[in-house]
Amino acid sequence: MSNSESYPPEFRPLMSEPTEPETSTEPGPDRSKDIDIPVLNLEHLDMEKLREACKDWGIFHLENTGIPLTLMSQVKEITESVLSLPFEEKRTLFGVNSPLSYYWGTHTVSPSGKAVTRAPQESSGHLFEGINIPLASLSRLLPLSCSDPKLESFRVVMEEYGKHVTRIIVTLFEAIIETLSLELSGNQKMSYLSESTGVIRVQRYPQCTESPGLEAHTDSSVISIINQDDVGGLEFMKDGEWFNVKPLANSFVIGLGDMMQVISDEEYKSVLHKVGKRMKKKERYSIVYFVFPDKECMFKPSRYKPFKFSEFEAQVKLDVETHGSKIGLSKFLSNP
Ligand SMILES: O=C(O)CCC(=O)C(=O)O
Ligand SMILES: [Fe+2]
Repeated sequence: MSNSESYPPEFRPLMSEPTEPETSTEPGPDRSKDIDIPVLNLEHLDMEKLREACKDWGIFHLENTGIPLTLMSQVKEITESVLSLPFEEKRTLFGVNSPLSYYWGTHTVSPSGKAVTRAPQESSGHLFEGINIPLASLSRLLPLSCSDPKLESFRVVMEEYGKHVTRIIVTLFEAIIETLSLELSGNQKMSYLSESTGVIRVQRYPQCTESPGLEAHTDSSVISIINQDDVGGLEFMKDGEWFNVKPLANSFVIGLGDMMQVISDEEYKSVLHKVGKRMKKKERYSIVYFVFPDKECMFKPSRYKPFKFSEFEAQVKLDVETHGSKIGLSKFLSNP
């Protein structure tokens, strides 16, 4: 099977010729947009640096997270192997009978994995695909994975990875709350970081330096923890300009989501980001963990009407279905 057959049929005409030699000297994104984002060390968190990273950037690297390097290699290996399966096989494996879901291009999914059909957009040609893995549903993969060693290995590795990222997020969230001097009860913390709604998404972007990957958006999460490979391509907006997040080995990219914006009453903002042109003519993989609040979690930020997280989610879904993309928090402003 040629590699292109593992991609959705509509991507294939837009993908680079497989015969083209792979070079790392292809013109990539505008190099002038490179910038060094803050690098935080989870073992020795510098609280002032963390406060600045959240306040001025909304995005930063996190290193020294205690995740074993062997687990990181396993995650990378199994992700690549599962996403390289033929397109039709991925559709079948992660279709209606699976607790996981496969999505691509203009098809998207809600955190719980329900398919959301986008309204047609002006700019199509965003080439990416992924598998949505709600942590709470991973164990339901068991009956399917028993007969398939690849799926079983995917389940085991993702479960282990999920435990580590959950630990990292809890430590990081508690520190961020401290930088805000917020006093939260244990129950409140739990409802902001609901483990039952944590989602891992493994994503692949075809070898293609011309087409953009993922459109500009903010995440609806509290915090997102992105593991991007060395191909690069992740960009974020700061003071009205787009900058590249240069890959940094053995670290994660942490992005603040919309719910952190409301938890902090806008002291911190969610970061606008996208996947643009890649630096290397290579497939790009990313593994993203999103931590969402409990559905019933209520928010009452100063500039917005009070809302439950489930209402926010429903609004995002409606906007994607009717306008083609997410509108987000501005829909909840008390004085739009
Ligand atoms: O692939 C990436 O690096 C980022 C993906 C992302 O922003 C998302 O899935 O929300
Ligand atoms: Fe994102």
